[in-house]
Amino acid sequence: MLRQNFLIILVLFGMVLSGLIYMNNNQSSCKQKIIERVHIKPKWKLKNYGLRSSPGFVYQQPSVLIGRTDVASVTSWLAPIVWEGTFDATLIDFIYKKQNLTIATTVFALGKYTRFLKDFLESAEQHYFVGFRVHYYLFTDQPEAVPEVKMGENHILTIRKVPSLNRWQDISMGRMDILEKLIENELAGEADYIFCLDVDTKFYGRWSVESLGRLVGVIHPWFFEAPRHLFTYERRPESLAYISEGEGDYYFTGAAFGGSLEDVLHLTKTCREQMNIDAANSIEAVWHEESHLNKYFLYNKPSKLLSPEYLWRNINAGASQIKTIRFSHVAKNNADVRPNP
Ligand SMILES: CC(=O)N[C@H]1[C@@H](OP(=O)(O)OP(=O)(O)OC[C@H]2O[C@@H](n3ccc(=O)[nH]c3=O)[C@H](O)[C@@H]2O)O[C@H](CO)[C@H](O)[C@@H]1O
Ligand SMILES: [Mn+2]
Repeated sequence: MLRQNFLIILVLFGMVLSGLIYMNNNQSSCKQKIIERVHIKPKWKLKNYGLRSSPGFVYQQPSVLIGRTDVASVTSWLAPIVWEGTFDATLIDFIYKKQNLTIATTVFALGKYTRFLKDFLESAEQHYFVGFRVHYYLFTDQPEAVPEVKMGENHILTIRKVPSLNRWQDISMGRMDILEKLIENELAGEADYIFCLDVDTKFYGRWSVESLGRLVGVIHPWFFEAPRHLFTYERRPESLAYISEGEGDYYFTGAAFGGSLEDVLHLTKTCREQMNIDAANSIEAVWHEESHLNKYFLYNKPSKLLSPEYLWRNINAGASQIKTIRFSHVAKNNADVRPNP
């Protein structure tokens, strides 16, 4: 009898104990889930350094009253539009120097476009993020044709071989896929921001930390004065790049864009997916990835816009609003350099 009671007590005790252990395990797995959600962020997340200055650092007093009056320097969603005269280079350099940033920069030179590399790289070394860390990723089908260009301090160049393609449109659009993979597989912890630039271009003036932002678009040099219905958006509803006549903010160039790794990853992934769906439906947007980029920027507003100073059409062309040309397309004969019409 006594033994029986003892056994019953023992069994009951065991049940209570295993119940307690179960609850405890369950609680700790709940806790773990919550911790994961809070602390494990995407590995490309932009670090938030704040815009810090220091006591005793002297620069010109910014004005509440004086600024550019001939151009808009802010969008209707309150993103800055960067023009000469809207920032203080001394101050902004000082702020960003503290952040120890790396700017990944991609450029593609396939087929005859390798001829643009010398001017592009040499002029970039004079004007592009001078004094900041830059890592160029150059994609080419002919690594042997890449000219020797002396890199400035903390600027490095990595050359990647990619297969050549028969259509210039495929080369241009294919950049989105390559950029997506580069960011996803290689740039986490390696860079803070990325810019993606056309190679048939040259730098003539400063392009530096004033251009940094979460998501950055450059206003196309041919359309900054045009009403939205004249923008060369894709107008066929069959394409995923379609934008109706009554919509649109600005017309952005496909020749330069950038931002944080996270935002540019999302941009490139979205454009790549949309282009694949278009291709499966046998349609190619009128201005290729530039059309998809414009669609993306319409519904994912850029946090900073660069004026056409950051991609001008031709160094010899002028416009009263353009006080300085920083980066410009070079004249090229498409029939001479492209693999197809
Ligand atoms: C001013 C502007 O907005 N330019 C855009 C425009 O024409 P573009 O005439 O500027 O296009 P493009 O001929 O410069 O091609 C775009 C880029 O693809 C690369 N490439 C192209 C062909 C080739 O054989 N080898 C090669 O490497 C190269 O990096 C070049 O800069 O439309 C293109 C897509 O329709 C892109 O959106 C361009 O950025
Ligand atoms: Mn170009």
